[in-house]
Amino acid sequence: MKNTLEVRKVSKIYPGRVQTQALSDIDLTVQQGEFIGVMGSSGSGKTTLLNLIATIDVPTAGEILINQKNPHTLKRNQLAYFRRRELGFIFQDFNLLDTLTIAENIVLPLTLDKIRLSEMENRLQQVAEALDIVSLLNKRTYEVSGGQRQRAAIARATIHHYCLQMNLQVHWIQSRRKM
Ligand SMILES: Nc1ncnc2c1ncn2[C@@H]1O[C@H](COP(=O)(O)OP(=O)(O)OP(=O)(O)O)[C@@H](O)[C@H]1O
Repeated sequence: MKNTLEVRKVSKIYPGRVQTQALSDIDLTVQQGEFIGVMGSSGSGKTTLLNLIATIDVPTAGEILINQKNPHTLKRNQLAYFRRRELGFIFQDFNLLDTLTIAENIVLPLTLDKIRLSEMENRLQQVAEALDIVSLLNKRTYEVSGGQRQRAAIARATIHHYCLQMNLQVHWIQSRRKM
């Protein structure tokens, strides 16, 4: 299906002196426009699943398809491009760059893709208005509040595919950990 995230029979085992099976046979499909939350007890594998979807880590078994492409099969430079164009990631501590303004942080993914300046300004305006951070655009990240930094991180993560219509759906992830 077009514009979907498909997680197919994904397992993750962390190697080590004692192996940890963090995920076992996970299936998940997310359609375009769906908004989902992943919930589960501590240690059930939420971060592991998100790291695999975000291509920060690779599954031990199974496959992940984002818009019908398996990012884990891409070469390094293709993967860098894919991450910028297809994924938006909001880190727990936001990972905004202190040396840049809020505006420069938000348009960073577009700058790397050499998007036209007028188009960049247009998208920046749209996303900043939607997140109510227009008045903060020329400030540095350390001059704004935690919630405002969070909204700037959301703006940066969504600027490639800004979309107002989202449905809310909650998927549960069961703890299936085997030590
Ligand atoms: N790098 C790692 N090496 C080995 N084991 C790991 C590693 N990262 C996570 N684990 C283990 O994998 C399991 C799943 O961890 P994960 O961080 O995905 O859980 P979580 O659901 O995000 O937990 P929490 O809600 O507490 O943040 C846990 O048993 C954890 O100890």
